[in-house]
Amino acid sequence: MHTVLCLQLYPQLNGVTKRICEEAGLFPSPINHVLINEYLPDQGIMPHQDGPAYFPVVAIISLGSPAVMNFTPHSRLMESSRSGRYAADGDSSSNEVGSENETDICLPNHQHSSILLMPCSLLIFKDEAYSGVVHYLFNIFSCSPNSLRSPMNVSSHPFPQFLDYLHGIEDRNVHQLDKVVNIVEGLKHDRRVPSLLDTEDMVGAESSGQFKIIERTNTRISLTCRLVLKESGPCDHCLFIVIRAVPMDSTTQRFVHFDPTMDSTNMKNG
Ligand SMILES: O=C(O)CCC(=O)C(=O)O
Ligand SMILES: [Fe+2]
Repeated sequence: MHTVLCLQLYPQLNGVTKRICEEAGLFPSPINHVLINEYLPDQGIMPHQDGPAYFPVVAIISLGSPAVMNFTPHSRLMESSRSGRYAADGDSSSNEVGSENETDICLPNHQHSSILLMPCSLLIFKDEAYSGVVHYLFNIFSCSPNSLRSPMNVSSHPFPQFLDYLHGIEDRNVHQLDKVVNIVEGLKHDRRVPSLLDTEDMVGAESSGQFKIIERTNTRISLTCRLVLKESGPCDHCLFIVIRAVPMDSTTQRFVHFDPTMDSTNMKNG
C-alpha cells in the first residue's frame, strides 16, 4: 500500500525537493531522503535532535492539521556529545531523549520557543539546530501552486546562544500558542479564519491574547526532507523515502528506495 502512495507522490516530491534546494540554497546537493510522518490528532513526536547521518539542514513540509513544534533548550546533549554518548550510529535518524527525565535536564533560565506549523507551510532549520544556536527560516507556501513567499527570517528571536535544542510535538490534540513566535504569519494564511486576513487585525487579535490554542482536528502529514550524507546513505542519485505511520516507532517504519535512473518497478521496500 505504501508503495502505491509513493509512486503517486514521487514526481511531485522530486519537483518539490528540487525547488526547496534551489530556493533555499542551503543544501550542497539534491535532497535524497524524505521522511513521511503521519500524526493522528493526539500524536506528536518526542523531543529529539536529528541525527548525524544527515547534512544539517532540515526542510519540513506540513499538510493537514496544524501543529505546534517546540524547540526546547537542553544541556544534556552537549555533555553527552562531549562524552560520546550520542555518537553517530550510521543510519539512526535522530537522537531521541526520553521525556521522563526532562525536568532534570531542561534549562529553566532559557527560553522555550515554538513554531506553528500550518498546512502547506515549509519550515527549514539548519546547522546549529544540531548543536548550539538555532537559526531557522520559516517560509510559507501559499496553497496555490508556484507561489513561494519570501522567507521570514525569525533568527532574530531571542534564542540563547551555545545551547542545544530539541524539537518535538506534544502528544495532544490541543496545542498552546503562547510560546509560538509566528502566530501572525502562520494564521494569516489560515482559511479557517477568513475574517482575520488583514494583518493589523491579526496583530491586534494576537496582542489581545485571542489566539491561545490550536485544535488538531484531523491527521497531520509531514514530509521531512533531508540529505543523507554519502557515507551512510544510498547512492547519489536516489531519493530515499521513509513512510512512518506512527512517529518514532521503528517497528512501523517503511522504507521505499527510489532510483530515478531505473524503471519505477525497481522500487524496493524494506
Ligand atoms: O513531523 C514533523 O514536523 C517533525 C518530524 C521530525 O522532526 C523528524 O522526523 O525528525
Ligand atoms: Fe526531527
